[in-house]
Amino acid sequence: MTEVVLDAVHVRHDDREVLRGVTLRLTERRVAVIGANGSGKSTLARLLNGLVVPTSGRVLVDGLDTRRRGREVRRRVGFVFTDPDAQIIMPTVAEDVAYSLRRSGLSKAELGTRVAAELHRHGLADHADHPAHLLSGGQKQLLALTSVLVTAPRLVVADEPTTLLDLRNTRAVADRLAGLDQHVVLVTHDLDLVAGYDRVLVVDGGRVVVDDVPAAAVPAYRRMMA
Ligand SMILES: Nc1ncnc2c1ncn2[C@@H]1O[C@H](COP(=O)(O)OP(=O)(O)OP(=O)(O)O)[C@@H](O)[C@H]1O
Repeated sequence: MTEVVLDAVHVRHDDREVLRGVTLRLTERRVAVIGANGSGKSTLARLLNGLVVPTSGRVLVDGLDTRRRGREVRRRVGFVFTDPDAQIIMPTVAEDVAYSLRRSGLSKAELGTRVAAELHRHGLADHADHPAHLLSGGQKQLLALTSVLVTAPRLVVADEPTTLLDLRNTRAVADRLAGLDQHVVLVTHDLDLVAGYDRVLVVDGGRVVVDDVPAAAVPAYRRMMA
């Protein structure tokens, strides 16, 4: 089990308080975060792997404080961004996945085996030597996810990973996330995606205002937005 604790977290950017006192303990395998534009969802997501550190309060991942143990936290928490182009670094698909393992200490042969297995698992084996920039948007997002998963994180945080995708690719990425063994925290505006989740957090004005199962949280959010 992976445990994420947010303890009285405030995040300030310049004079703006973006998160205003968030206290949470997340242990469920599937947690979704929904809320209006600018409510603080991305900031909340970025706290979980130490991309953002609290202005006050603290965030602990399996007891590791993101402020002091950022590197260890990032080894446990993988992050998938909205735009895969921001995440894909290397020229070919296989090289990009291998790049994630550059500090793993694996031999070249072990690395090749691991990359091939991960590409196969995510339906990208036929594209191993293709230029990454020629993939479709959906394939790029699957590649970004693969490059995160190959490092075997315990938790995958995905910040609106389907926003740029068409319906079919949205489904493909959502299904892939749904099928993971890992814990997932998904930030999304697509309310259909959260149906099978264990817990939904609704963020509004920098606070978590609803924390419930989808069947209760989604209607509450719709009423807030009406
Ligand atoms: N690094 C930063 N510097 C200044 N302001 C920031 C920074 N990051 C976020 N903000 C501000 O904090 C607020 C919350 O941003 P955040 O990206 O967390 O919201 P969000 O709920 O993810 O929004 P969206 O649904 O539009 O992606 C916004 O008003 C944003 O402009």
